Amino acid sequence: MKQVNVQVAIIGGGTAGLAAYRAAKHKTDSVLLIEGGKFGTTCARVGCMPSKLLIAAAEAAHSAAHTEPFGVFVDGNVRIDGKKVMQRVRDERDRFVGFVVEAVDEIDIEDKLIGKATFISEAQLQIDDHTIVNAERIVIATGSRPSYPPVWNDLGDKLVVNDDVFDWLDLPKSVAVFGPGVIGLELGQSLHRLGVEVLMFGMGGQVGPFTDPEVMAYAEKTFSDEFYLDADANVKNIERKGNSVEITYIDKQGIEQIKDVEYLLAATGRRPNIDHLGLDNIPLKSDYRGVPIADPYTMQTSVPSIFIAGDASNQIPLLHEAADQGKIAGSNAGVYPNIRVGLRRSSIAAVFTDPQLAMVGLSHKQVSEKFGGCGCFETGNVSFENQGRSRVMLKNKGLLNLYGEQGTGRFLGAEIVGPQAEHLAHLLAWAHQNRMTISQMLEMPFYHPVIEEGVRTALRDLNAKLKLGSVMISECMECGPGC
Ligand SMILES: Cc1cc2nc3c(=O)[nH]c(=O)nc-3n(C[C@H](O)[C@H](O)[C@H](O)COP(=O)(O)OP(=O)(O)OC[C@H]3O[C@@H](n4cnc5c(N)ncnc54)[C@H](O)[C@@H]3O)c2cc1C
Ligand SMILES: NC(=O)c1ccc[n+]([C@@H]2O[C@H](COP(=O)([O-])OP(=O)(O)OC[C@H]3O[C@@H](n4cnc5c(N)ncnc54)[C@H](O)[C@@H]3O)[C@@H](O)[C@H]2O)c1
Repeated sequence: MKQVNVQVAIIGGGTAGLAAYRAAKHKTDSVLLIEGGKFGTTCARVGCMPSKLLIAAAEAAHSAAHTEPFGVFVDGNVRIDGKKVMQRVRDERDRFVGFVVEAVDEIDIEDKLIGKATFISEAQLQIDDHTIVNAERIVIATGSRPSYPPVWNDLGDKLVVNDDVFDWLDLPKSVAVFGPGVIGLELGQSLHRLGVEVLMFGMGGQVGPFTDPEVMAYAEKTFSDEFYLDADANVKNIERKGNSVEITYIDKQGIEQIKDVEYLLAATGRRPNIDHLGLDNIPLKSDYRGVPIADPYTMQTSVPSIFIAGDASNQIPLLHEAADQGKIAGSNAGVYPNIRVGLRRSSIAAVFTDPQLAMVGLSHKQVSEKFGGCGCFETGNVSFENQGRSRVMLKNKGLLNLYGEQGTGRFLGAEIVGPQAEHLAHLLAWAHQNRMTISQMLEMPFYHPVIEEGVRTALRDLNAKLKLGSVMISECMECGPGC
């Protein structure tokens, strides 16, 4: 076994690991980045980027097939060439991966080690069967992987996860998507819009990332109107039959159905990659799922010289959070024991379905827990169904619920299903991070006619409910028609 001595070792060369490496390098020269798979990141290889590429193709197909209400007719069929769709997804995906790999290539070869790391002790890692790394400080940045009932493995190659979808050479005829969460909705709706027959099954009624029952119900109805979605499905049997998967379920009318599909796509959540790290060999405190407990401001675990970042921490499994956490963890590993708290931004999440879904600041559940007991918050809302610009574009589906604190009038958070929610969410997240009140937000400029005017309507509604402004009149004509 080769022996290597370093000040900081980082396990995992994904988004969090790369950010940790760069931050640690600013503090010390002695940093080692250990990657057990391929460099390129989950985001670029099998996550954010290829999923958005598939969504872009689906949007093009959907728009082309829905021009008639505008008086525009595309004569003849809109033809979807599955091979070409998947070719573009893979080509562009490879380009994005290429950029990451190029950046990794620029890292000094002495600072990189290929192999899977496991803990021997708090300060010692074994890398495959070739190297022992003695590290004064360690950052765990090992990401996450799909999690699904193990019995589904009996389906063999008919069971797919997101990683497999982006390697398809052609689109299949039919897919049963299990899990109407973030991944299931993004991929399921895209596949449906690209002509794949999609059946979507959920558990317990959960749809998307929502905690607000009104917003979730709106999302469920909207997606159910487009493809088969049962968010609280009663699936009796799943079985491989030759080259397909046979699914027996009780449909929403209570009738037993038997359907054959080409694939079962498991989108039933992700689990942190911390179970093969030999964590039993170190006195790390973990939560009930076995995930190391870490301070979200310093990313320090209960073993002071060990930090954790990104999906591995199971805190907020999103790309920008992985980058922020990696930076904090790497910097603190570099300066340990003189660690510092890092910048934590207001929370924001967006799901790129149509309509889009978004969450900002505190969720409805968090607001209810924190402010609900004393009736200390109010909810303002707007429906996008009659919102002017949304209607102009025939994107008039959605509901925005905003939460504000009684007394202070402070903006607390929002849950959104609606057109261009990714942009509305940014606007709201910036206001949230600046600790703005609803009145201050209403002092900001709003152009006409834009979807953001819907946000203003919800803000006015909330201000009135907080008794900080006058009650809304239904048509605010001085605001412009359709606000
Ligand atoms: C389909 C999909 C779509 C997504 N879309 C979005 C989106 O639109 N927006 C968004 O914000 N987020 C999105 N995400 C989430 C986002 O991709 C992740 O939050 C982010 O990539 C996590 O980065 P990470 O550095 O923690 O993990 P990763 O990038 O997975 O890096 C972990 C690395 O650790 C390595 N590793 C694991 N174990 C070991 C070991 N023992 N030794 C050495 N190396 C090891 C792995 O090989 C991997 O390279 C999406 C995720 C998926 C799956
Ligand atoms: N746009 C984005 O930012 C984006 C996109 C994709 C993924 N992500 C990240 O990836 C994470 C994981 O996404 P995900 O969709 O895998 O998880 P998720 O937690 O969002 O959704 C999982 C869904 O599967 C359901 N489920 C669980 N077991 C089931 C079963 N046996 N049968 C049917 N349904 C079942 C759950 O009720 C839930 O609705 C997200 O939390 C998010 O952080 C983000």
